[in-house]
Amino acid sequence: MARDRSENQQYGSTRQHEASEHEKRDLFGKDDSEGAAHVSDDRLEARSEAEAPLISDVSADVAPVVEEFMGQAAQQNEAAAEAVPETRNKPGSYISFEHVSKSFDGFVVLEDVSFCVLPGETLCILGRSGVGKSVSLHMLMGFLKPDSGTIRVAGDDITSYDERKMQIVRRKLTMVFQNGALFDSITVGENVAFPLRERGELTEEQILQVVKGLLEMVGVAGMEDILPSDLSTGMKRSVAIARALAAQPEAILYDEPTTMVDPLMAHLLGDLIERLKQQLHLTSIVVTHDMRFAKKLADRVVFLHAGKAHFFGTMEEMEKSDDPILREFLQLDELVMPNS
Ligand SMILES: Nc1ncnc2c1ncn2[C@@H]1O[C@H](COP(=O)(O)OP(=O)(O)OP(=O)(O)O)[C@@H](O)[C@H]1O
Repeated sequence: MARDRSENQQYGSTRQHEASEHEKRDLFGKDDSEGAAHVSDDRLEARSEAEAPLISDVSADVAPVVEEFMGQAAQQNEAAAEAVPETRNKPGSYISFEHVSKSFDGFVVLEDVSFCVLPGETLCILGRSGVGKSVSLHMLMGFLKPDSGTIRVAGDDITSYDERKMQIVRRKLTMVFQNGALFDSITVGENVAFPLRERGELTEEQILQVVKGLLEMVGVAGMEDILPSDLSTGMKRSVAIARALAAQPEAILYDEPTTMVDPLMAHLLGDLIERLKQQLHLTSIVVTHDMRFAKKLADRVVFLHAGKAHFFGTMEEMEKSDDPILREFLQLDELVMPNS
C-alpha cells in the first residue's frame, strides 16, 4: 500500500468517541433543512468525527457479532491489497483505466482516458455535467463496455468479461447509486439482509444482529421495518451503504453521494465514507460535483473534461495548478458554493 497502515485506525478499536457539548452544538447550529429532521441526536453524537470507531455506534447486544463481521471485512481488504501485483516495484493499482474510449452513436464521451486507484485509496472523479463520470462507473461495473482500452480490477483485466464473470467481480466491487437502488417492496432490514442471506454463511439470528449493527453504524438505527419509500434521500443512501457493506466488498463506487441532501447529511455521509476507508481499508471511487466533499475525501482526483482525463493528481496539486480549465472549474465552484 502507498500509505503506512499503522497510521490508520484499525477496525475494532476499543477507544470510545464522545462528542463534546461544543461539537454537538456546532453540528446542530449548521443549516438544517429536510434530511436533518430524520437524524436523531444520538446518531449525530457518535458520528461527529471521521475517526470515531465504527463499532462505537453499535449496541452492546450485537457488537460481538458485528465486530467479527467487520473484522473479517478489514482482513479481507488488507489481503486484497497485498494480492494486487506490484508494477515496477511500486504498489499496483486496485482499479485502473488504461486508454479507455467510449462513444454513443458517434458522440465521443471518453477518449483515451487513463487513471488508477491504489488499494485503500479514495479517488474522486470530478468534472462538469455530461463529461462521462457516471459512464466511467458503469463501465467498471460492467453495465457498459468500453469501445477500446483496458479496465482492470484487483489485477484482472475485466474489459471483455461476460455477465457471468462480471457477477463475480461485483462481489468485490459494489456501487452505491444516487437513489440507493433499494428493493422498494421489501423493508430496509430485508434489503440489508439480502446479501447476507445470499452468502448463506450466517445463522438467521446472526443476520438480524449484523443488520441491526450495520444500520446503527450508518446512522439509521432502528429502521429495519420501514419501507425504503418512507426514507429521505440521504437515509436511502445510508441504507444502500449498509447493504453494500453486508456484501463485504473490497471496493465501493459512490455515484454523487451528496446530491439532493442538506449540508448536515452531506457531512455525515462524508464522515461515514472516510471511516469506512480508514477502518475497513476499503478502496473507493466517489463521483461528485461537490468540491468540499472531494477535498475532505480524495487521496487523488481525476478531472474529466472534453472526453479526456484533463488532470490526474492530488487535490492540492489541482488547486495549485494554473491550467485555465481547472482554474475556471475551481472558480465556478467558489461562486456556487461560497465559504460560509
Ligand atoms: N446508455 C447511454 N446511451 C447513450 N448515451 C449515454 C448513455 N449513458 C450516458 N450517455 C451519455 O453520455 C454522456 C455522459 O453521461 P454521464 O452520465 O456519464 O455524465 P456525468 O459526467 O455523470 O454527468 P452528471 O454530472 O450530469 O451526472 C451524456 O451525454 C449522456 O447522455
